[in-house]
Amino acid sequence: MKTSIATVSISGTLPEKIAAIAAAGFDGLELFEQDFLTFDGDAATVRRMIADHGLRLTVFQPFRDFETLPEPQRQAAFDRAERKFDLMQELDTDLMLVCSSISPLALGGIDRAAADFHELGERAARRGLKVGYEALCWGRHVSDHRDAWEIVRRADHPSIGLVLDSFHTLAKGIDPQTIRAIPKDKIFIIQLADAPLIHMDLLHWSRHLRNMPGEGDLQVGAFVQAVCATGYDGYFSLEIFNDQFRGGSAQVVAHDGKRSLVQLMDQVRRDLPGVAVPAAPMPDRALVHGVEFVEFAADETRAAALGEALHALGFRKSGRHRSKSVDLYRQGQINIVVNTERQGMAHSSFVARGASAYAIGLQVDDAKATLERAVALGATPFDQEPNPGDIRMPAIRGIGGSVIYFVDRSADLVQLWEHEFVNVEDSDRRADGGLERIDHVAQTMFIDELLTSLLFYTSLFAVKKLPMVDVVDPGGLVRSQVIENERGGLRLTLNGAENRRTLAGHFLTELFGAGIQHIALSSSDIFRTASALAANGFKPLAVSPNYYDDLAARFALPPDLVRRLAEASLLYDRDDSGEFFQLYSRAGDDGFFFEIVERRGYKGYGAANAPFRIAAQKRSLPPVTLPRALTQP
Ligand SMILES: O=C(O)c1ccc(O)c(O)c1
Ligand SMILES: [Mg+2]
Repeated sequence: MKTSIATVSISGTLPEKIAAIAAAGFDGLELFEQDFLTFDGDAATVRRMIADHGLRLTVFQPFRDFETLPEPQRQAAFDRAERKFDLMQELDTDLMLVCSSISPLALGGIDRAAADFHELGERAARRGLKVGYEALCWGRHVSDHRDAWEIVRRADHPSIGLVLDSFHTLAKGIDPQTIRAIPKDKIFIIQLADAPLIHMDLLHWSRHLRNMPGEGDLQVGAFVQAVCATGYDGYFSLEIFNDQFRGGSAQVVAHDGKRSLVQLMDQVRRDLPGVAVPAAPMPDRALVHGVEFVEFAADETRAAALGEALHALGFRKSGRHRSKSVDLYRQGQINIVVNTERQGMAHSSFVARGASAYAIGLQVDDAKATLERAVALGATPFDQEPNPGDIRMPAIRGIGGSVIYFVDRSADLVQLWEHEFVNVEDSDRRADGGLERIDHVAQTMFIDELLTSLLFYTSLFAVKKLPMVDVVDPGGLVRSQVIENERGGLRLTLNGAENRRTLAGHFLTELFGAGIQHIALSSSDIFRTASALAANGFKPLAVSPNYYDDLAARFALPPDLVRRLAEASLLYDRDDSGEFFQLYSRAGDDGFFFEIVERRGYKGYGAANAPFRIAAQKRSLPPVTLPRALTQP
């Protein structure tokens, strides 16, 4: 697959954009004229810069308001085109993108447009150049690729072809299957973009909210399938107008772009057996069966505090690593690892960010294949030299400097715990809490990291994303995005904080960046769990009595149930899928906490309860921390 990306997709100056595009592994770039006009250097310099980075200049764009003008504007448009052809030759690109006119002067008329393009084709051909016509979905007379194709067909000139842009086709609800009727040599370049499904003005939607394929809700896969069915083997070029990306990290956005194309082509290759899709085969998205472990990095003091919290939750310290300062806590099928090593990744993480859940182990069918796919998608492998006799678990770097391990049933991994840990007898005899599994893991990040994380997980794992929801924190909004698989083996909530005054923002400040803010553990009898934990000294999060009054009103619950919920500080939710019960720990001064859930058929995450829980957790934060955290900008 030949990949390209428009400079408009990336933040920074032109040299910064070009460097980021090259570093992410693209083959080419589309130069947005604005990026050239604002650059303090001539065309030869830009040409050299692009070539020095091993890139091709795939497109020069956009050339606007060209077709169906009356005289004298028509002649002026041709003169303008000739000047830009001069520039294209200096820049060393052969393709100009002409987008459909929005000029109030444009007369319209398919044959008039075709005649204009025929003449433009003649002029381009004299210089060995080509012109691609793109229907902007808000174009004045042409806003549908089928009309643009009819104009190109009637222009009947080898130097005149089409530019197809997934956004314009899909945002307008045009069936992408209509592309199959276009001959491949008339498609000069394919532009790809996704977008969230929001009903709004097309131009505004396109210019501000496009995102990488897979990050939005448009059927970009179906669009690419139709393109591939024509036999098209040219560039797939990203053109992403996005306010956040314009202000984001050029490297991250470019890297995400490449990842989105690799993932998209892999998906199309799988969906289209028999059609030549320009993508190298790689292992399929991994189905995660469960979270094998969560590992905390800590020092002795923080490890003792964590041990106390785990004991109160009914965990037992059941193992000690044979050669490392690492403890294993267990309950039901839950493994919590506490790492107090003075070297290695856990220690680096602790020094840089304090105590945190810095690593997670996921159960997959084939750990090596999962690593292989991750690397094909541009993930960074994590390979720390194991101690002699220890297992080398396939792993990658995750979001915010974390580590994700892959565990399968292969011979070397199946005995992970037995092999590396010796059983210990825990002197703390507190009661089991009836906790069974890790229900979900919640990661907190800044809002502009949300799409990157979403793409990271959805490209690597077989998961679906739920609609994004807004969670109201007294200090601001938090955008919450769930990704999960059908069987519940992987459930992640990704929470993007808009500012630092939210509980999520406080966590980000304390941890110096994104990370796991809470872990939800499942019980099949949360009332029993709540009383066992109370006896263990667990301090639940105190919920406002107002909440329980409202609960009684909202769900018409029997008074006795409301009383029991209030006594145990449980939160409750109900929908068509079933009933949900939640019990929260208080947040530590870093903002980390545990959640306990019981699902009675319920499929959601209790989003309706989040504002109550967050308000209560903020009240429970240590008073010294509170004012400082809440006054930070
Ligand atoms: O928003 C625009 O003007 C614009 C310009 C060029 C494109 O290729 C496009 O898709 C949109
Ligand atoms: Mg476009």
